[in-house]
Amino acid sequence: MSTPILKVAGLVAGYGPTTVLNELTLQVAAGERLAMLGRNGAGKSTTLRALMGLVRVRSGRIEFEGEDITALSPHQRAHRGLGYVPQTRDIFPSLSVEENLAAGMKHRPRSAIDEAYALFPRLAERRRNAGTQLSGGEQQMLSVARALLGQPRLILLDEPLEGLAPLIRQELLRAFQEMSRQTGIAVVIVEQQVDEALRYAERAVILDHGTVVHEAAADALIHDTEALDRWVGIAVH
Ligand SMILES: Nc1ncnc2c1ncn2[C@@H]1O[C@H](COP(=O)(O)OP(=O)(O)OP(=O)(O)O)[C@@H](O)[C@H]1O
Repeated sequence: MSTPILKVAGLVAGYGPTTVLNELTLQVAAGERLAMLGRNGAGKSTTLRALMGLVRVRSGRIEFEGEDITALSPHQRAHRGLGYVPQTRDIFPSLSVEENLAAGMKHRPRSAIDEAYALFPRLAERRRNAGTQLSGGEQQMLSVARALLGQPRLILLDEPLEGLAPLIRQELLRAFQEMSRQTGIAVVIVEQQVDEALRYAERAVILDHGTVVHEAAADALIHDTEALDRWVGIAVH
């Protein structure tokens, strides 16, 4: 692997007395697209939350661009260049698309919003619509576009395709591909849509009981029905 942007070693984390992540170890290379797969409850969302500092880490170490960030706050991690789009879609429902984007701008020039519109043309068409008036797919686009305005070098996407119709999923994936091409940003994508995630990603890790149990190139895993059956419980077609 080329230089890792993220190095996670022996991460143990959970909620109250429950341990969810069990010595989780993984690395993400700069600019890499990594799919994170696994059954319901395997610990995928908890991993992303722990990386963002939203779940307390009991032991282990998270290194981002060579710096130990294990003890940093979510805000400090975002400032260092970690972006996160939670499953809940992180937008202000009462604000318009454009106001939502402006709120994610920090000190970026106005042209940054136009870059977001270039990536997601549908958002440009909806720029005056309130968050509540957007479809699920449009809300997801807005959520990702907002996170990108912070200029992260690694973005964590938690089930971005969840609940979306196939055509909208394709549109979103095309935008993600364009995002990867234009920005060279590293991406960790957690998905139940295994087939689509593996077509987008270069490499995949499979989690089970809060630890990485399998790792493979995405184009090899997509044909490895035995591993997918065993660890994810879904056969892709
Ligand atoms: N806030 C919470 N408090 C207590 N337990 C939680 C909390 N969030 C998740 N868990 C538990 O942690 C375990 C891992 O959940 P997590 O959401 O990380 O799994 P996942 O792999 O993302 O699954 P899914 O695909 O269903 O989202 C599950 O047993 C879940 O019930």
